[in-house]
Amino acid sequence: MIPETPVDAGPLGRDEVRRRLSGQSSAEDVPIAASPMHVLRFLAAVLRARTAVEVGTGSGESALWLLSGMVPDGVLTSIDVDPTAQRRARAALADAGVPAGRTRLIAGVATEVLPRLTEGGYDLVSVSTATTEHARYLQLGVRLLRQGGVIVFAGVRATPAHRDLFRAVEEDEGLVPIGLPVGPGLLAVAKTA
Ligand SMILES: C[S@@+](CC[C@H](N)C(=O)[O-])C[C@H]1O[C@@H](n2cnc3c(N)ncnc32)[C@H](O)[C@@H]1O
Repeated sequence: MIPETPVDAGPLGRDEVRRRLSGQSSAEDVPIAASPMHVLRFLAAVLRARTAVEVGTGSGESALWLLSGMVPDGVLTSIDVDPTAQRRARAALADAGVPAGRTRLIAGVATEVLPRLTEGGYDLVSVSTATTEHARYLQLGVRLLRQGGVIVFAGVRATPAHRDLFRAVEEDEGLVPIGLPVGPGLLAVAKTA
């Protein structure tokens, strides 16, 4: 089972919209607080993502959100070093009704798998592993993006722990970043050149 938020629930999921518009929610005046999952779905949708890469399959929850924003026949490549987690995620995605052909789950270490993927072949890359190698993931992920594609990091804030990542983004004039204060922090970076 995918444990967390169903795609239709939560801030500005379809259920939430229905509740607010029908007056059943008392939270009309509260600013909308999107979750990282909503941001992933939004980015996949706005990019009309046909191909995406995820680092850190985990439970499959973020995979489900990414797939829900991608075009209907879009394919998500999701990498996780833990084959047990991936087996569970595969089952969870099947339970959620995701056709097998929409995911390519690869068990492996991301820094070894990413260089084998097609350069410029992806619309979106999502990194959700707790790592000290964000700057390396930026380099490997940006290589995979088409022009106009986006790489997004979960759990990233402007702290010394992420100094190398922010420096690498700043040094590349072809990248346009935005930090988003959702969940534990997101950094999205567009590849413009
Ligand atoms: C926070 S969880 C991901 C959560 C996931 N996005 C979800 O929605 O459930 C991080 C995942 O990254 C995986 N991971 C950690 N280091 C990795 C690496 N070097 N390469 C690939 N996967 C890695 C872990 O096994 C774990 O499943």
